[in-house]
This record gives sequence, C-alpha cells and structure tokens, in this order.
Amino acid sequence: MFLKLTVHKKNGLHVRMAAAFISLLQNLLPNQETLKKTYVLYRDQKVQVNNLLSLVSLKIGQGEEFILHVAEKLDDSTVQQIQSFFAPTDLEDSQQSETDRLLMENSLTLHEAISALPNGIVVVNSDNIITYVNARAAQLLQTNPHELINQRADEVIPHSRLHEVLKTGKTELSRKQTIHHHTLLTTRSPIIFNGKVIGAVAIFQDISTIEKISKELNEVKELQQRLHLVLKSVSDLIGLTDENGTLIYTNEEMNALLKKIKGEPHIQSIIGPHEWNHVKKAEKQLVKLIQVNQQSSYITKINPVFVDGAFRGAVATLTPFDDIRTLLDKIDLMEQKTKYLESELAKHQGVHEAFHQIIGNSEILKESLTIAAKAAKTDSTVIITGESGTGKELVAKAIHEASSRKNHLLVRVNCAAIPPHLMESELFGYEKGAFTGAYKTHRGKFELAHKGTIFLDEIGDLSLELQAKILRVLQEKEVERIGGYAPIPLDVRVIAATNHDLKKMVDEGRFREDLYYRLHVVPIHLPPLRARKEDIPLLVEAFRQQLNERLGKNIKGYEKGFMEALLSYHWPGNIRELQNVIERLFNLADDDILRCKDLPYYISHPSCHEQQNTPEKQTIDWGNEVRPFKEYEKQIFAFACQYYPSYNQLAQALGITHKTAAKKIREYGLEHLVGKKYQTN
Ligand SMILES: Nc1ncnc2c1ncn2[C@@H]1O[C@H](COP(=O)(O)OP(=O)(O)OP(=O)(O)O)[C@@H](O)[C@H]1O
Repeated sequence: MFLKLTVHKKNGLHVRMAAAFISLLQNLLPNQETLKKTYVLYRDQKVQVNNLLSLVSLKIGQGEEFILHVAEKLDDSTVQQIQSFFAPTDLEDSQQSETDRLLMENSLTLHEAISALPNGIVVVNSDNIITYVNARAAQLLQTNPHELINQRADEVIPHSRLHEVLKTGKTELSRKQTIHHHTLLTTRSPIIFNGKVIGAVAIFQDISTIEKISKELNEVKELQQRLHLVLKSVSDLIGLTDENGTLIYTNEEMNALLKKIKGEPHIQSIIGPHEWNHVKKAEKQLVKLIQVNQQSSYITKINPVFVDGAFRGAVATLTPFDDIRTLLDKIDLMEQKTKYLESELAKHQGVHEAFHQIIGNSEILKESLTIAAKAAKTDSTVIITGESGTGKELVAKAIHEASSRKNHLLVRVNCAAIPPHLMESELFGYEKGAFTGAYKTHRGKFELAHKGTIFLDEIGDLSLELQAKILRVLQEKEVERIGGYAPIPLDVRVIAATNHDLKKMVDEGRFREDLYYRLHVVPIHLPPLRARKEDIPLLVEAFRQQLNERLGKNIKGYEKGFMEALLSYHWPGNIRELQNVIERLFNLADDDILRCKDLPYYISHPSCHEQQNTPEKQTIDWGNEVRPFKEYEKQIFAFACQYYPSYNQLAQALGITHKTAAKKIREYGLEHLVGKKYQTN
C-alpha cells in the first residue's frame, strides 16, 4: 500500500528523525521481510526505508511530500501512528533543531564523499546483508544499488568474502580479483563496535587501467631493449639528433667515429653545417657519400623528423662505403659466376647429342657450338667460316642431324671440287635432251635436298654467275632444271661454308654482296686449333681410341714430351692435320706407345723454322740460265710445301711418295715452311 506523508520539521527528514522513523517502522512492522520491501519514493528516487544513509541522502525538505510504499496492507492504527509521526508540532526545540541540522549536514557530506569516491564500497551488517553500496561499486558489479541492498553479499557479489571477514573479524588487504573484465584490488575489513563485529566493508579499487598501463610499459621496455639490441648489432652508424643537431642518441659505432674525429656530439661535425641546414630546410631525406676526416667514406642518410609540422631533429644513418664496395665486388663476382653457370647450363641443355662427336672443351669452341645448336632448332640459313680442317663439315652435319630435317637428306656440294661447267647441272639438274648427252632427266642437288639440307661447302669458290643463280634459288625457293619449263618449288635449308674471307671477296668484287647478306643469317665461326690448344689432348685421345678401333691396334698412350710437342706446334692444317699426324704415328708405332721420334720433324723441332732463313716462296724462279737440278728441286719443295699441312698431302700433290717428300723437306731444311699458307688457300 502507498501512504502519502509530508515532512514538517524545519530540517526536513534529518538523520535523527530518519533513524526514529526506521525504528518506528521496525516496531510497527515486526516482519523483517515486509520491512525489507518497504520503500520511500521521492522525486523519481526509490530507496529502502531501513537504509538510513540512503534515506537521509534523499534530502526531503520541510513541507515536502513523499510516498511510503509498504509491501503489505497496514491496519488503520499502524497507518495512524505513522501519519502522527509526521504530523506538524507547534513547538520545535531550537537547540535540538540545530543539533539535527549539524547531524544532517555531516551525514550528507559523508554520504556525498563516499558516493563520489572512485573506489567501490559495499557494507554488510552482521548477517552479511548488504546495507550500503555506493554508485561506483554498483557500476563495477554492473547493477543498481537497490538490486543489492538487503541482499546477502555472498549471493549477489561474485567471490564475496565478507562473510569470512565477519567470521574472523580480520582485515583482508588488497586481494586481486577479476569481475566483469575489471581487475579489482579488494580490501575487506570488519566493522567493530563495542568489541563486537557488527558488520563488514569491502572497498574495490579498479586497477584495470593501471594494469594496462603497466603492461604497455613492459612492452615499451621490451621494445626498447630489442631496439637497443638491433642498433647494437648493426654495423651502420646511427644517431638521433634534436632540432639543433645535437646527437641525443648514438649507437656504439657512431660513438667510435665521434671519438675518432674528436668531434662535438653534433651531426654538423660529421656532415658539416651546410648539409645540416639543407636537411632542416628540404624536409626530405638527404643521401650523400660523405668523406669524414679525409679517411673513411660513408653513405650518409639523414631523415628529418617533423612533429606537427615543426622540425624536431633528424635520424642519421652512416654506412661505411668500404663495406658496400666489398659487397658490390662480391655481388659482381656472384653475378659473373651466375652468368658463367647459366651459360654453361644453356650450353649443356642446348647442345643436341648430334654435337657430341665434335670434340673440344675450349670456351671459344663451345660458344660456336652453342650458336650452332640454337641454329639447328630453326630453318635459318647458316654460314660456317673457319680455316680448312677446323670442322666446318662436321658442324654442318651436326646441325642437320639436330634439326627437324634429320630424316631427309643432307646433300653436300663441294663448290671447289666440281668443274665450273658442270656446276649448274649438278646444282639444278637438267631435263632429258636439254643438251647433247642429256639422255635422261637428271635431278640437281637442290632437288635432292628437298625437305632436307643442302651444304654448300667452299661457297667462296663459286663463279659470280653461279652465285647469282644460287641467290635466285634462295630468294624464290624454287629451282629450274636446265632445259626445264616450269620451276620446281623447294623446301631446302641452306648451310654454306668457306675458308675464304667472303667480306674481302665482296670488296674485291669476287663475291656478290646480296648473296653474302643472304647467307649471313646465322654466321658461325670455327676457331683454328692453335687458338684452342687446350683441346689438343682431348682430340688426340679421341683419335687414339677411334684409330685403335679402326686399325685394330692397341696403342695405350704417349711418350713423355709427346703431348708437349703437339702443343707447341701451330697446326696450320688444324684438326685434319692433327688427325693425319696421329694416324701416321699409328702406322709408324713399333709398340703400344706413340713416340716423339715418329713425329714429323717440323713438329718435334718446333723452333727449327725460326732458325731457318729460307724465305717463303711466292713463285718458282726459273731464271734465264740452266742451274743445277737440286736448286730447282729445293724451290719446288719450298713453294709447294707451304700449301699442304702434311707430307702425305704434299706427296700426293707432287705425285711422289710420302717418303720422298719427307726426305726432301728434311734435306733442304724446309720443315718450317710446311703448311704455312695452307689456311688461306
Ligand atoms: N672438333 C672436332 N672433333 C673431332 N673431329 C673433328 C673436329 N673438327 C674436325 N674434326 C675432324 O677433322 C676433319 C676435318 O673436319 P671438316 O672436314 O669438318 O673440316 P672443314 O673445316 O670442313 O675442312 P675444309 O674446309 O677443308 O673442308 C674431319 O675428319 C673431322 O671429323
């Protein structure tokens, strides 16, 4: 039920009156449960009537009304007694009234002070019933004060230990607990009156923020330590300046430099005042190679630091340039190594097995073979240049074998060997009856090479007329037989080779410029053997094995000094000459060892030609008087031997035996001239 009551006392519902009112209600409502559920409603506020401090804190003034809400219906006499408690009285004892005012003021101040505390306060009576909760405690427990008042503390407050304190009468200091994500430090104390525990109070201090700050502080400390370690472990010189350039932080390396240059702890003593002014003004990073004390150079980076637009200092990093130079050198070396390995890999990956029979490990040869192997994968025209006997034909064969045309013919035309008047019919073929003797249609080399490869060896020996005709075939991709009526379409890959200097021939008008360029799509130059002498041992070994097999011999090795002799010779006839020399030695060998004594004299005595003063013979000088036969003979041998790399070939050319040729060369001391002009003829 609701009772409307008015306070008439001068000091309103003051402390003493409120206490008297509670006492009255305790007498009138002996049922404690009813009393617990009895409230005072005043201006939107609701407080339990038996909570003295809360009741007083309503500050109900003189003449003001409030409602008493009792949980049960009261009989008339009880209602009357309550109403008469508040009935106006004519007389008010002025001294008592002053005492009441003082009491009221003090308890209100106390209440305000407790309410305003940042700590939460919960008070229980001796039965562990909550009698007071301040606003902060209610906030921390995430509820309203009136939800807690009159409740058992251990039922409504998590981890409450006030009942223990009531039992022991001992204070529990600063116990840490977590309630609703807040870390609280709780102190619980008994309230003792007349030596008796009449209640207890718990004070909660929220230390969540402090904890957070302390955690952050620890993190900052850790970060600082790590940063310190990082700065310590870098070899760069690091410094932090204020706005005047004074170094406020320096790592050990920077300290060492400052010590060395005996400089002030200012960045200006390292970079100079001019650069410092520039950093301040430019508002961007300065990167410069700076020489300090004319001793060491540093790559210096200065980053200005601006806070809210104001220049506050700079971070300076100095990297010793020598270190960088060493690193650059290392990188350079690594790059070179990588390039080398890449090219090696490319060579191994790129070289088709058809190239494996080409022996040699020299860089210069491998480069040429790499180009050849790449060319094999295309249909481009290839021209192979190089001295006689360097392996041009071998490479042409390998290109064909490694190409997609390998299942068709490789047709070789030796342009130097076929008589010029037969060359045209050889190359292009003829129709039956095209000329006298053409009894049947003859297909030319180009036609035979259809879908395959034509190898035009010694192309520099072609007449200008035939050069023009070949150019036409290359351009039109068709061939016309002599006496033929219609051109025949051709699908032929052309590989040409020469030991002539075609460029020079073009300049001299002996080779067509247009054909020269038509052929030079993929030029491959094969180096002479003297330019890759490191290949000699490999070649000799390969020839030894081949010849053992071919000639059914068992030559096991070479005499000491043998390889040295081969290495010091200049091999004008290149690999062909080497091959021939080894074959000759096989034939001369008495046992299973190749011996120096069997080597041709000009090889076993490499210096002999330098000692000789027989001049090269350009022509044979017949003179105009008859001279002794031997003189003519010497001239003939001196002239002829220059054009052949071996006695064998010389003998063949002169129509004499090998033995005679060798004997005569030795007799006239002409070894030094053998093969001298071989490469250019
Ligand atoms: N790298 C090599 N490895 C093994 N044998 C080789 C090598 N180079 C050349 N030969 C051999 O040397 C001889 C001459 O080679 P090839 O006929 O290919 O040379 P060429 O340059 O075409 O000579 P020419 O210009 O006189 O025609 C051949 O018997 C060939 O097998």
